[in-house]
Amino acid sequence: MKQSISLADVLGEISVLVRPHFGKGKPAHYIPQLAAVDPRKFGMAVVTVRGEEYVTGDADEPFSAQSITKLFSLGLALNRIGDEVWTRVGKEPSGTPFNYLSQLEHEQGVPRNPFINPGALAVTDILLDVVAEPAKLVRDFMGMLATEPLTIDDEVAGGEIATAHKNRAIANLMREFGTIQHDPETVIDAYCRQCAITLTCRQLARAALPLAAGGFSPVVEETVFPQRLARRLNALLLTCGIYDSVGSFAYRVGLPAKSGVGGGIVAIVPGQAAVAVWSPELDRFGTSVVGAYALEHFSQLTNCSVL
Ligand SMILES: NC(=O)CC[C@H](N)C(=O)O
Repeated sequence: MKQSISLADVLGEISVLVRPHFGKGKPAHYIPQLAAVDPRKFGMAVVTVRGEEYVTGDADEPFSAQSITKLFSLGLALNRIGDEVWTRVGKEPSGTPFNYLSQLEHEQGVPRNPFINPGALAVTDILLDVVAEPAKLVRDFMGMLATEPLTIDDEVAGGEIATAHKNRAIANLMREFGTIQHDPETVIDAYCRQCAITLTCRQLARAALPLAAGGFSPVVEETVFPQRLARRLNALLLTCGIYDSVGSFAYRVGLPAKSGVGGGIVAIVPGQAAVAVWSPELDRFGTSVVGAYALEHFSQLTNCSVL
């Protein structure tokens, strides 16, 4: 990052610059517990490959990771079974919302990529071959990387399990096509529990740091992904991490990133840092409005885009 001001000053400036953007989005309403979160929250954390941490706002307040966990479940599945993952899931941007159904039927039950819900459900199905409770595997992996134990919010999980009608349709369709092999209800349960992992911006930035450091976690001093896999995960983030607004996000921010409907976004500055933001108001694509502005300002102020 070639910023002429310090990262602490960059974060201070961003926390002022994002203020006019509150009120432009709406918190996720379809998971009852997420609708109840204070919409004006804003936190941001930067963890560099040298292990320095910079935070602002509500960076130490836990939020629901939701789809951001898909990055870590995919990493675990690729670590366990390697390229066999790609016999079940594609690597192309979908151009459709994360829970879109008809594309999946049209394409014979093969999800476009691992970050839309069908792809993540297929990854969960893969992990169910390995462990009885994939959500705990993902939670413990993320917690190990964050160097702090993480929790699964049972109320958030229960709220989503009770209302996951569309995801159930997706899972049943994939069971019919043979993309998933476990009982769809078991897969939905595991997936919703995984999405309900709770963490802070600081913990998320630490957890994602190996993607900025060639698969090595400078925080836990351990290699968690082969270098080539870290590069490939970044490629998938850049092309598929923000669903059907991934192109405009790349245009604005220019960094590989993953969003979640809890209002979190994690972005990777390869070779330099991981950046996590959280603010609950979402745009119509399910990405945090204020979070995206914060990252746009970050890449401009630090001149750190990969593009
Ligand atoms: N984009 C998201 O964060 C979606 C995750 C959410 N649990 C869902 O399946 O709808």
